[in-house]
Amino acid sequence: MKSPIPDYLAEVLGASAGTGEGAVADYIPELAKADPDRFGVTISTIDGVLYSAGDADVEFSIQSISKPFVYALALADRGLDGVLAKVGVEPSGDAFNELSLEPGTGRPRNPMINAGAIATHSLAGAPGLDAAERLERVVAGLSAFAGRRLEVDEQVCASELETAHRNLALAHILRSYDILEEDPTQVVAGYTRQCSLLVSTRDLAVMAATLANGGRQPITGEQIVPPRVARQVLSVMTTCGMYDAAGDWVTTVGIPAKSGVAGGLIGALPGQVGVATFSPRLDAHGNSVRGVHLFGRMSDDMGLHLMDVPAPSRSVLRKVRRFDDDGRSAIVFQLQGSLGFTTAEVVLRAVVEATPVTERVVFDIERLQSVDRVGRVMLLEVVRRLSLDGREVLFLDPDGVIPDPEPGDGGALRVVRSREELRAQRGGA
Ligand SMILES: NC(=O)CC[C@H](N)C(=O)O
Repeated sequence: MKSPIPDYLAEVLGASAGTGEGAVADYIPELAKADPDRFGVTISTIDGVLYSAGDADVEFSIQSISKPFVYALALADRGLDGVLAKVGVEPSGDAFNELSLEPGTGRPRNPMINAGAIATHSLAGAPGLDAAERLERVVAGLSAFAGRRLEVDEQVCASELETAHRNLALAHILRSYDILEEDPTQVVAGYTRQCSLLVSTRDLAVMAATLANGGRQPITGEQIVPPRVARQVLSVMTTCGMYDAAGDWVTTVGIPAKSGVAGGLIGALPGQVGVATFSPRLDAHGNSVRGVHLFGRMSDDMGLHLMDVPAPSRSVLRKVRRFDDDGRSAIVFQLQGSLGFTTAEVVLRAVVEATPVTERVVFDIERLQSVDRVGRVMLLEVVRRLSLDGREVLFLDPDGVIPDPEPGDGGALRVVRSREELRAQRGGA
């Protein structure tokens, strides 16, 4: 059977294609030559399966979509505080090429606007690199996100550099505040090459999926940046990725995103997918008109809005079973899915309601797929309190989903690895 997803993508592409509004960017002369009718889309799952339609393989310059990825590299190389000292995280509400500095410190408001991205470029790699080494860190880093070596479009790069008066002005002001500590001309040259890297929607979808996947590249399996960095980048994309249209975007589409003036647009939905579209005609904010339209449609159809979260808690308790174990009352809580704060709270509540009368409490955690830090702490605290109340507590945990369970002061827990062992325990008790 052929997957219906590409057919769906082809259909939504067709439905958004009619939007002939907007204009190709021309402040970079070379971009004005782009074919305005190109239109493509790719979705990448976080396990690296790609679905595409239209001009998904056509290459174009990455432009501002490079910003979140270089921000990720800077965070990985200099640490959160090192980057925050130079670039803020507040939406500016201004256009991408505005100065938008914090009064007093001269810190650019965020890394998604040009001023912030120019400063961020200078923070990639170790301190003290020369311009060429820094650029190599950026190109190699972005290539690692894409899973292939990316090349610069020399014509786009030269064309932008010839007319980069505004970015040069921004860089000189940043230098005057010591936000930039290097030669502003060289930093703008490096930033412009970064923006001129050629990508397709396939590259961008995988790059976005890497962010959505906690920094791990879905196809190569390489951990490109730590999960905490990916979280930081997605957060800033959510509030600042669409410039002065960020509020409109987050309320209607609700996917952390970033646009570029060559017509690319990415969305990265944490834990779910990376999406990329390409269509060069832009709206007044510099965002792709058909891309924005297509993302709106996909978000609605596929329920991708960040705030549309199904309650995870409902299904955590698969079964609660009481039985009489040779005159001793017992209860089994069979858990499934993932254990985090909200799901552990459901378990905790059920235990509080159910256990006062039972002598033995079994947590069958065989079907738990993941347990985060707080889920573990909460479940082990339940164990501790139950044992302090005189209950005998057991985990049925064949696969060790909770490694080294230690219920803490006064708690006692027995872990069994199979149902047979559990039955034997019952018989022997
Ligand atoms: N919004 C964008 O894509 C802008 C990137 C472009 N290279 C610039 O600095 O003007």
